[in-house]
Amino acid sequence: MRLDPFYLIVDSAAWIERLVPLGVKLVQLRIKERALPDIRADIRRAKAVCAAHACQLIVNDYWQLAIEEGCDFIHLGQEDLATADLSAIREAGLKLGLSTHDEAELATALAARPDYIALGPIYPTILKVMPWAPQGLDRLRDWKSRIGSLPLVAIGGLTVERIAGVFENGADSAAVVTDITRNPDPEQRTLAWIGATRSFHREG
Ligand SMILES: Cc1ncc(COP(=O)(O)OP(=O)(O)O)c(N)n1
Ligand SMILES: Cc1nc(C(=O)O)sc1CCOP(=O)(O)O
Ligand SMILES: [Mg+2]
Repeated sequence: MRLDPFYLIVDSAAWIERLVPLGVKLVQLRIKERALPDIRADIRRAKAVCAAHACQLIVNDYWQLAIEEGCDFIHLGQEDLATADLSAIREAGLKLGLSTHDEAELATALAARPDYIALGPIYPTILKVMPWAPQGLDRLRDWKSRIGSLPLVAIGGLTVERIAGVFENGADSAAVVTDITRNPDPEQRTLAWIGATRSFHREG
C-alpha cells in the first residue's frame, strides 16, 4: 500500500470541505471532545467530500463510528489500540494506521499488523502536550530501517520548510496540522504543501 506524501489532519468536516477540493489526497478527521452524533455527522460530510475528490479519508480514534459509516481507514494511538476490537476492525475491512513514540510502542504496533506506522513528534508541536521529547530525523531513519516496506508517517511540528528533511530520512508521508490550520492563509499553505511534497510520491 502507498500513502500520499502529504497527509493533512484537521478537526472538522468544515476544514475538509474547504481544503480537500484544492487537491489534498490523504486527510485525517481528528475530532476531540464533541458529542457522538456531531462526530457521526462530520464523518458523513467528510466521506462525501473525499469521495467526490478521490481523497483517502482516515478517521481518528472513533473506530466503531468508522465501521458503522462505511469508512475504510482508521488511525489509532496506543491507548486507543488497547481498547479497540481489532478483529471487528479487520472483519469490516478497515485499514489501520498506528502511532508510535518509543521502542515498546513500535513492538506493540507491529504485532497488530498495521497498514502504516506513524512516528512523532519529529519536532516540537504546539497542538498538544506530549510526554516525549522530539524524536528528530535520525530516529525517523532508524524507524524506517526497522519497518522496511511498511509505510512510515512522520508527524509533529512539520512545516513546508521541514518537508525535504523527513523524506530524505525515510518518511513515506508527512502529516501536518498547525502549519496549515493556524496559517493566516490555510488555502495557500495547503497548495504550498502539495507543491513541496509532489516530488516525494513513491513508485508502485
Ligand atoms: C498520523 C498520526 N500520527 C499520530 C497521531 C496521534 O494519535 P494518538 O496518539 O492516538 O493521539 P490523538 O491524535 O488521538 O490525540 C495521529 N492522530 N495521526
Ligand atoms: C496529533 C499528533 N500526534 C503526534 C504524535 O507524535 O503522535 S504529534 C501530533 C500533533 C501534530 O500537529 P502539528 O503538525 O501541528 O505539530
Ligand atoms: Mg488517538
